[in-house]
Amino acid sequence: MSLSQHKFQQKLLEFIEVCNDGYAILSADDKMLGCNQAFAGIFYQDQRKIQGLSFEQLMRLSFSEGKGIRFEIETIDEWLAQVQQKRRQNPFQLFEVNLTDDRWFLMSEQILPTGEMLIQAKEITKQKVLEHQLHSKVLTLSELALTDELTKVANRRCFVDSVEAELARCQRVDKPAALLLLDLDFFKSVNDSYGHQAGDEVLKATANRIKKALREYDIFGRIGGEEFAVFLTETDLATALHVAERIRGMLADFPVKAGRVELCVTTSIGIALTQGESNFEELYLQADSALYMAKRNGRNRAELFRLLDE
Ligand SMILES: Nc1nc2c(ncn2[C@@H]2O[C@H](COP(=O)(O)OP(=O)(O)OP(=O)(O)O)[C@@H](O)[C@H]2O)c(=O)[nH]1
Repeated sequence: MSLSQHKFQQKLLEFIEVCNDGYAILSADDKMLGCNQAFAGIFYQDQRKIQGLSFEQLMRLSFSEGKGIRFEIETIDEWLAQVQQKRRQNPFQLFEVNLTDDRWFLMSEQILPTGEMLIQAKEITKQKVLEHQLHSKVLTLSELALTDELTKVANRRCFVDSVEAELARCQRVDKPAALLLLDLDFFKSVNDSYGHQAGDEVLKATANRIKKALREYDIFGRIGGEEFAVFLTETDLATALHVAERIRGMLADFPVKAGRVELCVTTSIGIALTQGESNFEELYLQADSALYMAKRNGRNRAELFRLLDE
């Protein structure tokens, strides 16, 4: 059995009156001609109370009572000025609205050639919550991809990417910078004597200590098992030597706690200073060769890479 067109329209109205989606019709001069209770419910109002209100009056009511749209702006005049610029620009518009009670609605505005507007509002709170959870998961994953799991400082990849960008900037503004490679001394014996877990504690404590010795804008990371690296941005030779000595002294002079034992773990440091257009790979090789010298010359010391003719 099919319905006559008239009956169908009547049924449609019955459904609209009881459904969860909000419907409203505005006149060409933006006055509320009518709406269902679901639409009025967005503003915590009775549908009869908002009948005849203009769009602007409804928004002012919502703002003053703090019910309905989450405006996130100081004054309603400011909000209305922004919105009126965009309203009625296209025969069809779709946008998302966040409410003060944390619900989300997907709203559509359909304008007839007569200027009358049908607003349809569909609740999408569940989808928005899922979207938010997904977004946080993506953020956590990208953080995990950039952070060393044990020490929570930048991992090698993150360190190298950050340094490459900062090195290019230092070169653009013609400022020197220094790369420090740090390798803990005889770390194998820590693991062998006290266990891998104690070794892990030493690595964590060491990372914390080095971080505290640096400026906020220096770049620090764990680039290997017991190897750390520091990029001192806009730093000259004297400062680089001073910072390296400070880190070395801090580690050598103060034992770190590893479970129930306190261990004094020293570090050897290789330093390379940027020269002209040196790229990261060159800088790294130079710091690495200085580190090799520091190990060879007795450990617990910092060595500066120097070209043979220097
Ligand atoms: N506990 C722990 N140990 C690590 C980790 N990564 C690397 N190591 C250990 O670090 C030690 C490095 O040893 P070596 O490369 O021989 O160097 P070293 O004993 O520090 O000696 P030098 O560098 O020559 O002073 C090895 O025993 C690795 O197992 C880690 O994440 N945790």
